[in-house]
Amino acid sequence: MAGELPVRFLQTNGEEALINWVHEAIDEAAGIVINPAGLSFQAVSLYDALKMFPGPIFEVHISNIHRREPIYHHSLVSKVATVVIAGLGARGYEVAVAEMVRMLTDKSEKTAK
Ligand SMILES: O=C1C[C@@](O)(C(=O)O)C[C@@H](O)[C@@H]1O
Repeated sequence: MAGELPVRFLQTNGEEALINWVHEAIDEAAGIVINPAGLSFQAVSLYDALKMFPGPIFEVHISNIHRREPIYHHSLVSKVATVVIAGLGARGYEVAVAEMVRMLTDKSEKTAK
């Protein structure tokens, strides 16, 4: 639980499993917090699945991907993400979940999405 909101968690290295999870989220979830790791940069199928999600998407990277080699600079997921957090270490997940709860429960909040 995050405050009053239930949280579902998935750790997978599989693109297919991740895409199925996003499709489930389209029907069942209000928001997505995702670290797409290496799939950020080349997985068009993940990008397409996330595009269909109507709620806020928070993309989290433990490292600051923009300080790394150029192949890590262009995340497809960032093009559909509402919020991008990079370089906060594991604390990025805490910040993302707390802010997602605030965004979903604050009635006056208007997301950019
Ligand atoms: O697997 C990962 C981890 C990562 O998403 C991060 O959390 O910093 C950054 C990606 O570039 C990399 O492929």
